[in-house]
Amino acid sequence: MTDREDPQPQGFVDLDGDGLDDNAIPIEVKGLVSRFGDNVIHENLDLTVKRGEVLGVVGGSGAGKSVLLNSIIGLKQPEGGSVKIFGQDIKYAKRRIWTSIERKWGVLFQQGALFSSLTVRENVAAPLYEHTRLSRREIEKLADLKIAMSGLPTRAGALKPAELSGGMRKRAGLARALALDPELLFLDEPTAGLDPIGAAAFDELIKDLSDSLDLTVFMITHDLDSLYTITDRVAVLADKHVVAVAPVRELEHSDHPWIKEYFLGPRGRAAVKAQRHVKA
Ligand SMILES: Nc1ncnc2c1ncn2[C@@H]1O[C@H](COP(=O)(O)OP(=O)(O)OP(=O)(O)O)[C@@H](O)[C@H]1O
Repeated sequence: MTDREDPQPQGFVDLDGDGLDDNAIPIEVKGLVSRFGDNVIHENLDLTVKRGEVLGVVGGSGAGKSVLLNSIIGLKQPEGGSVKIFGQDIKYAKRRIWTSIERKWGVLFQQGALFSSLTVRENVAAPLYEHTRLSRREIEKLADLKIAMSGLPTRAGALKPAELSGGMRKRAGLARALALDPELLFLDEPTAGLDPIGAAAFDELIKDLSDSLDLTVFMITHDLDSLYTITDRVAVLADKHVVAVAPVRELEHSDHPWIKEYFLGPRGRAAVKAQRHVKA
């Protein structure tokens, strides 16, 4: 976040006056290099996320999925390459543009990342206090709306995170991620730790919300059922870069060894079979 800002490209449209191109690609990663000391995590990684799609991101444990997410949302500075969000290279975004970018996305971290001393309503309200000038009454109303949209009962608003089940905590994290009406939603293993019924219900909720709110979704997951149920495309991280991006059914036919193992291993076979059964 330095002084340089990308020049506005031809055809730049900014009806809401936030300094970002309304028609720009939501996420464009080019030639990304990420390292921790000598440990190279990404080398020349390219990835484009299209407007309105649900993109699943898969890869073996330690393949660099969370580091990729952190590089995209500015929590890790890349060692090389570029990350553009809505057309703006985040490395060069001035504070005003960076604030606009932050207002356009919501993040659901793996553990929910809720403030433990605050109630669910206060957690959901926090980004609204930070980024808007709405009155306390309006903010509380909006927070309650997001809590309801996330499928939590109204009474959950008054509870602290420790008083919630794992599934309810995920929903509370989702409510907070939706607080600012984002266009872009980042989900880090949203169904991890949920039982199969809870996971299927959460998948359905994400699908409904992404359709009705026209969200672009970047979702890290290990959950094959989620890939089949809600993604438009899946990006596979292996060998330090994205080795394939395609609809999940096309990936079933890939020759890449990790992808083959993923889909043709016992869990993969079960998920593929279940999907064929659902389709029939
Ligand atoms: N803060 C850090 N300092 C040093 N190394 C790190 C740090 N964060 C991640 N790494 C390393 O980066 C690599 C990729 O980690 P990352 O968490 O992105 O994997 P992942 O694909 O999300 O794995 P999983 O599916 O197990 O969550 C690992 O080797 C990890 O040890």
